Amino acid sequence: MLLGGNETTKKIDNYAINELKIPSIVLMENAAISFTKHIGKNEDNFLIICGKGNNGGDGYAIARQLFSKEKKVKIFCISDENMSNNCSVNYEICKNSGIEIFYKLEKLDKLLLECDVVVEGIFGTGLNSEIKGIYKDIILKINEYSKNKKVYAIDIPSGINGDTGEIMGVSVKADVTISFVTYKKGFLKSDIKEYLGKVIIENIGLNKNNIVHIVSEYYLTSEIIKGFHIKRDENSHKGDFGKVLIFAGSSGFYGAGNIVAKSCVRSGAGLTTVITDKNNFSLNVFVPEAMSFPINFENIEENFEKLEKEILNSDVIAIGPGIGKSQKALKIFEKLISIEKNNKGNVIKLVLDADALNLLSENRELFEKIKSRSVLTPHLIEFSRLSGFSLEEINRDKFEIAKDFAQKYEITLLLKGKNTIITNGKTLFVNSTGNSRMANGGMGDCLTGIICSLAGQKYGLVESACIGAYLHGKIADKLVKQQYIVNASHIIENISECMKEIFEV
Ligand SMILES: NC(=O)C1=CN([C@@H]2O[C@H](COP(=O)(O)OP(=O)(O)OC[C@H]3O[C@@H](n4cnc5c(N)ncnc54)[C@H](OP(=O)(O)O)[C@@H]3O)[C@@H](O)[C@H]2O)[C@@H](O)CC1
Ligand SMILES: Nc1ncnc2c1ncn2[C@@H]1O[C@H](COP(=O)(O)OP(=O)(O)O)[C@@H](O)[C@H]1O
Ligand SMILES: [K+]
Repeated sequence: MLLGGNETTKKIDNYAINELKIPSIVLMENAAISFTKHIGKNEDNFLIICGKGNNGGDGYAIARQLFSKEKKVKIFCISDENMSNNCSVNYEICKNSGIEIFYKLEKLDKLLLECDVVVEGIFGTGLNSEIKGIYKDIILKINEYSKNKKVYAIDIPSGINGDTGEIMGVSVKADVTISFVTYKKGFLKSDIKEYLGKVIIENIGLNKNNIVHIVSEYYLTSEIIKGFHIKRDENSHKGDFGKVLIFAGSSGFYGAGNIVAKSCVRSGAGLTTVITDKNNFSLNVFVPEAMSFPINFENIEENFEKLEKEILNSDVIAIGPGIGKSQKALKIFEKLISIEKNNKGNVIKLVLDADALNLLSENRELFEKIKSRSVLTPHLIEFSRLSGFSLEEINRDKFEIAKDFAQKYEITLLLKGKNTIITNGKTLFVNSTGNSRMANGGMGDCLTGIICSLAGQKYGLVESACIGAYLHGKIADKLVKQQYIVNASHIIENISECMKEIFEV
């Protein structure tokens, strides 16, 4: 799903009108037809409330559409002065068609009381300042009377800023928001859910291929994820699904390594090997499918000859969870990223998380070794250390800072949290899945395991990160329907079932 703010909407609009030569009134008609498709068969007795811009124009066009389907329709016209051209055209048609139109604020209470469904087209992407006066009164009345009615918002609930999600003084509380072309950036704001209701994104007659060059940001949906799927060849063998080498876990944190390994195995990697202390036997118990590469931490260099062979034999190396920031951990990290290609001549992909990111922040010369082949998966604090921006700065301008960082260091960045971001510096995806019930230790390790597994199965870095984040959150979203808290172990046990659902159902 395309993601865009008000500016993007304007660009798409202009492109459709000026380059594709679609008259704007046709776009409005298409929007109205698409919108009306979502009106329930049994819904009748509508009050359409219209402003004077194109959002109001949509309202009048929707009123006509519903009227043509023999629905009972009344219109409340907020102002018939200074209407936009297309608004005026549709207003005139409504008038000429004999749809009842009301103008006086005193009438609004009765109209709201008597209708069953409200469709509001007061402001959309053109809202440009705090709402006051009569507009505020009308919106408050809609919210007051609509408790037992269904409220549809056209494009954006009137009062929500499409760019930021900010409430501009007051806003309609919709049950359903039917928005056009793009999922509005403002909808990502977590505390406006009760204003948006259910969000549906509709087409206005534009083929996606015609407009993708205008948009480089996407809201991750199951369709996008399905589009990334690589079918498993029936004649394939385990060597085809990636040799993944994992450096995770250390004394006191072996669980981290075990979680990464188990997630990796469950997500379908061909062969999984974990570099771990020679005295750690928990891996074999927790993940019998995984192999271990025992390391003598007392004398790091002693292991390097063998380790080099293991690196050359790998397709993907995941580094970080639970390794600590010791000199020994740094030495192994440096060794693991020192070889760029494996003995098949393929670039070895890297997935860097947790302490690998902290080590990277403190040893910035290592960025050179990881470029063009890495996914970095920081949470906000780790990203703050990596990028040098404060949390406030990142939160203020997350998309741009994330894109710039990915571009500068030539890496794929997955910035974790509510609405996880994935970007390679050019394209940016915002994850649509996940919830606060998964905010507990080990969750990120599990994500690392899924991503390195997918990278081993020949998915690109961006695709691995997108599928990983979506799948990880999707499992948690399903589980919270029946349980209160979701831990990494719960996710792990549901990976395979959810992969089937996403890819094959
Ligand atoms: N994208 C597409 O491809 C398509 C988009 N379409 C539709 O167009 C919509 C955008 O239309 P739009 O640009 O005309 O703006 P809109 O939201 O109607 O508001 C502008 C009006 O509100 C007024 N106004 C603003 N703030 C105010 C305030 N605080 N308090 C009071 N007044 C305020 C402003 O007045 P002004 O400031 O200019 O005096 C102006 O009159 C979009 O959301 C979608 O529904 C479809 O037709 C299909 C194709
Ligand atoms: N409120 C939330 N909404 C969506 N996802 C969340 C939320 N809180 C945490 N997560 C997800 O849980 C994971 C936590 O990762 P991380 O902070 O690295 O945990 P840990 O280091 O303990 O394993 C991330 O994938 C993050 O996106
Ligand atoms: K609206």
